[in-house]
Amino acid sequence: MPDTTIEDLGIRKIFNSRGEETVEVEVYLTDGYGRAAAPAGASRGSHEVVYFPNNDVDLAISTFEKSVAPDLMGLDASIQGEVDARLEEIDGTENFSRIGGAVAIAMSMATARAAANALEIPLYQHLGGTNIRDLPYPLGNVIGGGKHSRGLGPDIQEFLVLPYGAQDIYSALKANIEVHRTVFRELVKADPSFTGGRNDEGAWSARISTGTALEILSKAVKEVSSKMGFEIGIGVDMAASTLWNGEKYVYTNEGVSRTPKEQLEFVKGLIEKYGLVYVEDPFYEEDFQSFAELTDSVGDRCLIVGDDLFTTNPSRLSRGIKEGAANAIIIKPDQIGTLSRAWEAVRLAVSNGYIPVVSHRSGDTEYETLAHIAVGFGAPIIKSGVLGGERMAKLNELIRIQDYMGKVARMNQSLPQRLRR
Ligand SMILES: O=C(O)[C@@H](CO)OP(=O)(O)O
Ligand SMILES: [Mg+2]
Repeated sequence: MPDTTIEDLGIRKIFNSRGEETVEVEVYLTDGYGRAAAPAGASRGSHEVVYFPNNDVDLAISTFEKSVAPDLMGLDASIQGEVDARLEEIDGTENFSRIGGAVAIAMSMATARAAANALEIPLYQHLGGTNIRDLPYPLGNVIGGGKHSRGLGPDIQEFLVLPYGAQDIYSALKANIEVHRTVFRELVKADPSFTGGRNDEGAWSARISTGTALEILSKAVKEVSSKMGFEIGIGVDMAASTLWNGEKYVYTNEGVSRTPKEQLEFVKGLIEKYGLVYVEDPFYEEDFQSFAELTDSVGDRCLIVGDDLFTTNPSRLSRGIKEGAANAIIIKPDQIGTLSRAWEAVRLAVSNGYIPVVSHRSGDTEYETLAHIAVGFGAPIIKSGVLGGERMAKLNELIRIQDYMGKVARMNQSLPQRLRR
């Protein structure tokens, strides 16, 4: 057996896909090595862990070198829970505000990577076991708006595609890319000033309304779906905390404001009119009540997904489950700081019939780690864009994982089962 004792640790400052500073951690084992880096969000939930103490990357790095790393030496990297628990202990706060959540998640992921390398198994297998054979459906951002487009595009942050009828990962990815391409052709017609610009996540950035975005996306999906021969659904991430002003949801582009009641009717109307199968954060991050009302009325035909609402936090998810607030949860390991906590959220979600959606951040890294996390955690959906180097790193890794699995590989059937009901 290889020796997976942590012998040495390193940390450095690198840049994420948005050009922001982030941290990369290196883990040296007696018989192995692993490395990982932390992504960052633009529309962050207020219950996420603190990225860097005092917002200071350099302070996070010196804290790691002085008071985190020495305490981790000698631990066994193959026992993920122990390393993660030690990180929490060293930090001593609820939200990693002392050592920084970005450092914690980079350390946590690098540990898993190092152990998998030492054991000579793929990371997804180290995380999920040898019986893993299900691949997640890729959920991709096609048209961007909201905070991701400086408020100049549609008010809704993301218009998404989900090819839930695909039989293999390659066709699923191909479908998303075809939809992205088809939408480009339509945007050129709809917005004469459209330059072909894309936002941080590779989604098209055009000055169009929410209605136009949904019309264009629906049309493109219909076309690609009949060409590819399987079902493709559409959805949105409303990131409604960014629309909420304390009283109403403000749609700047549309020039209207909506009360929570009006917001509920508006979202229901969109689900009805466009047959949306996925709606993320339709209300601001404290409004469990409206989430519950929406889930109650359309949860049988649409995934109602909490991102800022839950922030991958098991105790916020527990509350959501009690109140019937959603039927799916975004899992962003960086929101909660360790793989163990993210895994706890996944288990809680699955045992209560919630679909876990493993997700990237708008400022991501060139690492492919997220693909292994999604597969290892058995998530039916991975949200990682459609195009862009840092997105492709994860999506292409799914193709490799499918190849590695060989004949037993299959798409996670719990998703189409749920959506075809
Ligand atoms: O809101 C979201 O779901 C994400 C990713 O798409 O955006 P950000 O990383 O900016 O929080
Ligand atoms: Mg979101």
